[in-house]
Amino acid sequence: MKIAFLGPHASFTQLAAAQLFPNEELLPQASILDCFNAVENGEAVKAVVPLENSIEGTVSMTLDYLYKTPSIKIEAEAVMPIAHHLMIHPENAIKNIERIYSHPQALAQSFHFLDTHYKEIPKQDFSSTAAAAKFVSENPGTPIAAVANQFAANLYGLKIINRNIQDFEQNHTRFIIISKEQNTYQNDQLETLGEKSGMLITLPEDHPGGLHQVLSVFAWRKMNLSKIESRTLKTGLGNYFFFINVEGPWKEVLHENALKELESLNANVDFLGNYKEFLLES
Ligand SMILES: O=C(O)C(=O)C[C@]1(C(=O)O)C=C[C@@H](O)C=C1
Repeated sequence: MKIAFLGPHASFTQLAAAQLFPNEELLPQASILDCFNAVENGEAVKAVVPLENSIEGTVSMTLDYLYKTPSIKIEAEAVMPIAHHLMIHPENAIKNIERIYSHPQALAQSFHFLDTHYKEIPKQDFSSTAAAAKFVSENPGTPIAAVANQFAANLYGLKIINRNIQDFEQNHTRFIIISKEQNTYQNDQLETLGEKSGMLITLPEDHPGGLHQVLSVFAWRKMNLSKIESRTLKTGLGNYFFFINVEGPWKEVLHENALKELESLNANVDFLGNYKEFLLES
């Protein structure tokens, strides 16, 4: 089975995908959009993409493509500890770094460190931390650095000059397995953190109490929400869709009635699945 992931090799997403699918063929992709496309056009059966980080928040591209591609559902979530290191080509001097490359999430998670120690040095977004590390390794004569993980330093032969530069000790990223199937991913080898349902909700029209009405569907049934995120619909300022997680295992009558009530409120619901959350190693 082919599993797409945000590459190249040694990205954080690959570290997650390798633990979730140790015996499957992993297909590196250049972007999160390419991961969704690979699943959509059948090139891969599933993909692993980042959804949310505990320091920097939601990976908005993932939310946007979940919304734009209703055929794609969530099969599982996996949480992985994240440690960032600053690395250079071993032939280069530490002193004269002229540019620092990384994924925008990694640069944001290390913002205060980089701002304190490398304030004047321009930071530049790259498609992933591993792509930035690979670029540094391919340009030995250029005074550049990358923020990436230990595996990227090893794989691309880079020298770590600052370790654990993330701004908060607790740094975790939540990844999701996406697919067009509604199979729920199972893995007895990994620790299970819990179970949840995920859905994307668009309110019928902008009216007072619209969101309150939607949330009351869950509230009076005592269904606990573990995440609610609003994201622009891109149809004009003030228009949003909501990503909602309901905590706990699927309970047929409770969940189905809640979904029916949402429908009767004319809310548009794209049910993403009922799935487990696993814990991964860094
Ligand atoms: O750039 C990578 O290595 C990724 O896998 C992406 C990503 C993300 O988008 O959040 C994954 C984990 C870290 O939070 C930083 C970057």
